[in-house]
Amino acid sequence: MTQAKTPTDHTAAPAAGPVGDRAAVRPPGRAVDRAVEPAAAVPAGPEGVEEPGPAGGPSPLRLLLEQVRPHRRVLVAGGLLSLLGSGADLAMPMMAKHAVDAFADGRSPVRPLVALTLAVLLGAFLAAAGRYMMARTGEAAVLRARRRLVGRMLRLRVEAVDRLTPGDLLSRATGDTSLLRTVLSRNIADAVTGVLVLLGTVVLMAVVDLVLLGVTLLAVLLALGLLALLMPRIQRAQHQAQEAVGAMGSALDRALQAFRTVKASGAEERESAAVAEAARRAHERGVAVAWWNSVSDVTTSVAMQFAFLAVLGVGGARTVSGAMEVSSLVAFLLYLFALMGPLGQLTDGWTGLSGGLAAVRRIREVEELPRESPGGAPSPRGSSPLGVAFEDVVFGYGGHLEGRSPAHRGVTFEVPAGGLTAIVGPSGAGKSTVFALLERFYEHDAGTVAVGGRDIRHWPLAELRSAIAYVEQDAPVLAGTLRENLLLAAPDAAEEEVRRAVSRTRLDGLVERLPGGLDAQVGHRGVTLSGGERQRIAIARALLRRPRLLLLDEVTSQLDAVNEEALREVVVELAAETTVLAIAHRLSTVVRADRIVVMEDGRVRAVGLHADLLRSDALYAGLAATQLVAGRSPARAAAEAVEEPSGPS
Ligand SMILES: Nc1ncnc2c1ncn2[C@@H]1O[C@H](COP(=O)(O)OP(=O)(O)OP(=O)(O)O)[C@@H](O)[C@H]1O
Repeated sequence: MTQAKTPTDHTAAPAAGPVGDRAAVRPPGRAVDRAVEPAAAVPAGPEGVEEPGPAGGPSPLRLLLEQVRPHRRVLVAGGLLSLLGSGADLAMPMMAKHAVDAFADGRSPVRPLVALTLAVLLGAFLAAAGRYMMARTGEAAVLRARRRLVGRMLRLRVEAVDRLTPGDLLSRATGDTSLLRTVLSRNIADAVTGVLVLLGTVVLMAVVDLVLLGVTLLAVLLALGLLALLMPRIQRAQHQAQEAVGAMGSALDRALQAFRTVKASGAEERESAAVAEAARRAHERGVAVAWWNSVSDVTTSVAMQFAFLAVLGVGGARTVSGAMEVSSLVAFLLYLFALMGPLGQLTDGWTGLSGGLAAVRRIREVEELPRESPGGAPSPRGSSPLGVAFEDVVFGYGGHLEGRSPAHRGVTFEVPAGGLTAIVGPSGAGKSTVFALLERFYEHDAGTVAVGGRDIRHWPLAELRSAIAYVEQDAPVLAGTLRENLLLAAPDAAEEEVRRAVSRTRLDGLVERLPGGLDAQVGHRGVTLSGGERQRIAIARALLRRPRLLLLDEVTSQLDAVNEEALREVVVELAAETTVLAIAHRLSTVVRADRIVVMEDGRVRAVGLHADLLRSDALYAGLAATQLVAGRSPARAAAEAVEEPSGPS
C-alpha cells in the first residue's frame, strides 16, 4: 500500500528575472539567520520518518501468536481449568457405566451416583472459571491491540492517510480488534481443549472397545478431511466479510463528513442508497460466512450421526454375540456423544481463528504504513524567530507519477527571521504546499527546505513542529470545549495567556455569550460556531503556541470587516515578535507585508513590495485588481489597489 516517492526530473532551473533569483528574493538589509546546511550533509533517510518493514512480513498466524504471547500464562491457566472441566465431563460415562453395572449386579448405585453428581458440579465450576480467565485475557489483548493501533494511526504520515478513508480505519480499530477478543478468549482455548479432549475421549473409547473405536475413527477422519477442504473457503469468506464492513464504514463516513452538503444537494437518497448498497454487500458476505459455517457444522454432525448408527449396529451385534457388555455399549455411546462437543469446539475454534487471522492481517496493513517518529524534545515556546529558505524545491503529491504536474517545480525564495511575508498566487499555484512542506507533512523530492538555517530533514520532527504554529485554510475546531481547543497546541499555557489570546482575537464576546464560557462544548468539528469564530479560535490557538514561525493560510477569508481589521492588527503585531508567513487573500494584508512572494504554477514568479510588484509584475497587478479582494468589484479593487499605502518599509 505504500507508494514510495521517487525523485523526479523536474528540477527546473529558476526562470529568468526575479523568479527564483535569491538576490532579488532577499530584501536589502536583512540577512538570513544561518546558512543552509550543505546537501552533502543530508543523511540517507530524513529524520523523523520511519520506513515500513519489508514487504510481506510475518504470516498472520505468527502475528496472532505475537498478540497471544504476553498473555500466555493466563491463557494456559485458563485453558487448564477448562480442560479439567472437560476432564470431569469425560469421567461421567465411566461413572454411568459403574452405576448401570451396580443396578445389574443388585449393588447400591448411591456411590457412583454421588460421584457422578460431584463430577458434574466440579466440571461446571472449573469450566466457568477457565472461561472467565480467558475472557479477561481477551479483553486485555483487545485493549493492548487498540492502544497500539490507535497510537500508530495518529503517527501515520499525512501522505499515507491521504489514501485511506477514516471509516475504514475506524472499522479496523474497533471491529477487527474486537475479533481478536473472540479468538483469544474462546477460539484458541476451544481449539486446544477440543484437540486434548478429543484425544482423551479416543483413549477412553479404546479402553471400552477397540472395534467400535475403529468404526468411530473412520467417521471422524472423514469429517476432518471434509473440514480441511472447507477451511480455505471459510477463511476467504471471513476476510471478505471484514473488508465489506470496512467499505460500509467508508461509505457512511463519506456522507457524514459532508452532512450539510449532502442535504443541501438533495443527495440524501443517493448517499443512503450507496451506504445501503455497501451494507447489502456486507450482509451478503456475512451470509456467505454463515453458509460455510453451516456446511462445516452439517459435515461434522452428519459424520457423527453415521458413526452413531454404525456403532449402534456393530455394537448391538457384538452385545448379542456376547463379545461386549451392554454397559460398555452404553458407555461407548455416551463417549460418542461426548465426542460431538470437542469436534464442534474444533470447527468453531478453527473458523473463529480464520476470522482472527483476517483481523490481524487488516490491523497489520495499517501498522505497516509509513509513519513518523516524533524525535527530539519540543522547543520551548516563545524562542527567537526563525527564517525560512526554499531552494529549488521540487515536490509532487504522488499524482505527478500518473501524469499530473508536480505541485512545486523548483520553488526558490528566502524569508529572514521576523516580519510578515505574504504569499500570493492563483489557485493551485502551490501556496499551501509551501506550508505542508515546512510542517513536513510530506517530504520534498529535490532541493532544500531550511528553517532557521537548518535543513528541515535534520530537524527532529517534534522540535520542528513545536517551533511552528499553523492555521489551516478551513480552521478545524475539534469536538470538546473551547478551552481544550485553545490549549491543543500549548497545554501548559497559563489562564492569563488564554484570556489575552481570547481578547486579541476578539473572542471575548463569544466566551461571554456561551453558557459555560471557555468550558462550553463547541460540538463535533465546532458545528455550533460560525466560520469566522472557528477561524479566530484557530488563530488564538496559534498565538498561545508562541511560535517561532507562524503559518497562516487564507486566514481572514471568513471574517467580517471589523474582525478582519482587528486580526490584521494582531498579525502585524505578531510579525514584530516572530516570523509570519501568510497566504494572503486580502489586499489589505498584502500591502502591509514586509515582502510578497508571488507564486504561479509551482514556481516563485516574483518577490517584492506591493508598490513595486504592481508596476513590475503583470500577474500580481491582475491579482491585486481582482482575486485578492474577493467579494468586491474589480473596479473597486483596482481603485483600492492604487489608494493603498505601499507597506511599512
Ligand atoms: N493532498 C494532495 N494530494 C494530491 N494533490 C494535491 C494535494 N494537495 C494539493 N494538491 C495539488 O497540488 C497543487 C498545489 O496545491 P496547493 O494547495 O499548494 O495550491 P494553492 O496555491 O494553495 O491553492 P489555493 O489557493 O486554491 O488553496 C494543486 O494542483 C492541487 O490540486
